[in-house]
Amino acid sequence: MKKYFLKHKILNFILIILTTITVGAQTINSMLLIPLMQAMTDKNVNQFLRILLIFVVIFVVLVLANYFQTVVQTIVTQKQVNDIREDILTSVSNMNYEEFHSRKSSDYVSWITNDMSMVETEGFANFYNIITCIITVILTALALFKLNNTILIVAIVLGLLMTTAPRIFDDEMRRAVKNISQKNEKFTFISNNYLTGFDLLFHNERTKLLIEKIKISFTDLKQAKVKQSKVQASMIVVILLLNVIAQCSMLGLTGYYIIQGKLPIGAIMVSVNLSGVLFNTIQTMVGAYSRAKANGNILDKYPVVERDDLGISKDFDNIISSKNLTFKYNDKSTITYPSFTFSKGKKYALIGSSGSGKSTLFKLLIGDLRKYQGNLNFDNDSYSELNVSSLHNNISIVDQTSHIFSDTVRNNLTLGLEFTHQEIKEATDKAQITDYIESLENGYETILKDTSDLSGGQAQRLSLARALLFNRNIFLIDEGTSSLDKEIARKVEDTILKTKDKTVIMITHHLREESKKDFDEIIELS
Ligand SMILES: Nc1ncnc2c1ncn2[C@@H]1O[C@H](COP(=O)(O)OP(=O)(O)OP(=O)(O)O)[C@@H](O)[C@H]1O
Repeated sequence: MKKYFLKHKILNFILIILTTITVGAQTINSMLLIPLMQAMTDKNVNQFLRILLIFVVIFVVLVLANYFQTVVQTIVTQKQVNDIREDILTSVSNMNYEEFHSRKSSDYVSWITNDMSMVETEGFANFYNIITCIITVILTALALFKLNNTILIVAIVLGLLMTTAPRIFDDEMRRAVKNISQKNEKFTFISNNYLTGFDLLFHNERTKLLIEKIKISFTDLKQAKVKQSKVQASMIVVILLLNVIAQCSMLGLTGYYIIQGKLPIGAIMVSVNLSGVLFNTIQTMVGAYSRAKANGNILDKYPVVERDDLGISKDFDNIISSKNLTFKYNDKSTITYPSFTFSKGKKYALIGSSGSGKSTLFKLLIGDLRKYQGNLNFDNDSYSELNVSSLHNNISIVDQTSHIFSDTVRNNLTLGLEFTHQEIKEATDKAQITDYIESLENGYETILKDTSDLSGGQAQRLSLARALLFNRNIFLIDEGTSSLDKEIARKVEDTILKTKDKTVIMITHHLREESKKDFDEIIELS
């Protein structure tokens, strides 16, 4: 958290100044009670009105400072929370395929939503609460010092006792907060998983499963929150007890000095007021410190991932080849591949029964899976030594999942890169999707919601158009035309297979008899 606080040091400094003005105004008004009471005792109306006027002016300052303090605190908190979100997303965007998929994607959603609202309401809010408390304690202590030295010393001792005793709950609090974060992740995952399967449940008359499954995870979340609240409540009981003891001691001590004639009668009001403020503030501060600390630790769980630019970066010149290539998913049996060679500019069909390892080979070729055995070479370099970005820059892929972003058709095609309209249209022409796009209300600028806005075949043609637009040396296509009708599939495949200088590797279940002649080689996996 310190890093984010320092990044916005000017705004934070302004916030501290505004907090000091607010707290200072409150303390001065408390101190004004002594001359105010004295003026009343002396029946000095002019003096009374003068002090009352000062009281009102300071009160106006307090209200204004308080207003700006609230606004600045919101601005700086939002900036800091967004910085944390950006850092998390930077790490996520730097992850490789295996690292990203080692967690559920809903975990990432939970990090930047649930966790950030905890960091905002518990972490930063408590942190600023502590700053306000520290300023209050310092100014109140100064005021008490003005009243009487001994009273100040007693107040310091009691204050220290109040701040140290509740530390015994620190570890338990940290565990409770971590537990809430984990339960939040699980809740988001289960909700997402079952809600996205609504259609399946609906058509099987099983939508009740939504409640049954999701309820378990929000019941778990409730229990985690109750647990945290119990730890917090125990801590508050201890602090409250010490607070009562401290305020009674101050009352007794001030009363003793007044009886002794060492303090004026008005001092009792000031002492009660200031020690109330002091010890209540310490009570708030200790609770806030414990919660801020526990929430600050949430930040430790996010991995810091730097961009991996290691490995050889190159352009595809000649061949991809394999020898004795095998791959094993954790506890599954080993997938064994025949030796193969994909030469530049040639066209290959990869066929094989279900489960024979076609999609796994697709992931090996694009560099998603790195832990293979045997040889897999990109020209003369081993795949394991290659930089993944350079593979991405050489291979255009179309896989079985045609993800659609909630964005315009154009941005779904370009993924934010610059292409001329001519280039985009040529790609959509080749993928046989231009007519459909132009029939939409805003053509290429039409905003698609998600995959449900398109038919399976349309989504697939959009993916094909993107691959054609990106126009890399190799086309790697996994069942890329399976959702298209025969006529369109034939046209799209023809276009791809006729691109002379491109290497095409097409994984398919549906190799049509008449297409076989268009491939240089058909490789069968078993
Ligand atoms: N992520 C994974 N974790 C564990 N095992 C996996 C994973 N993905 C695939 N497998 C297993 O690896 C084997 C090959 O799967 P793969 O998806 O590569 O086959 P495929 O030939 O593409 O199948 P299909 O034609 O049905 O799509 C299968 O036994 C499958 O169960």
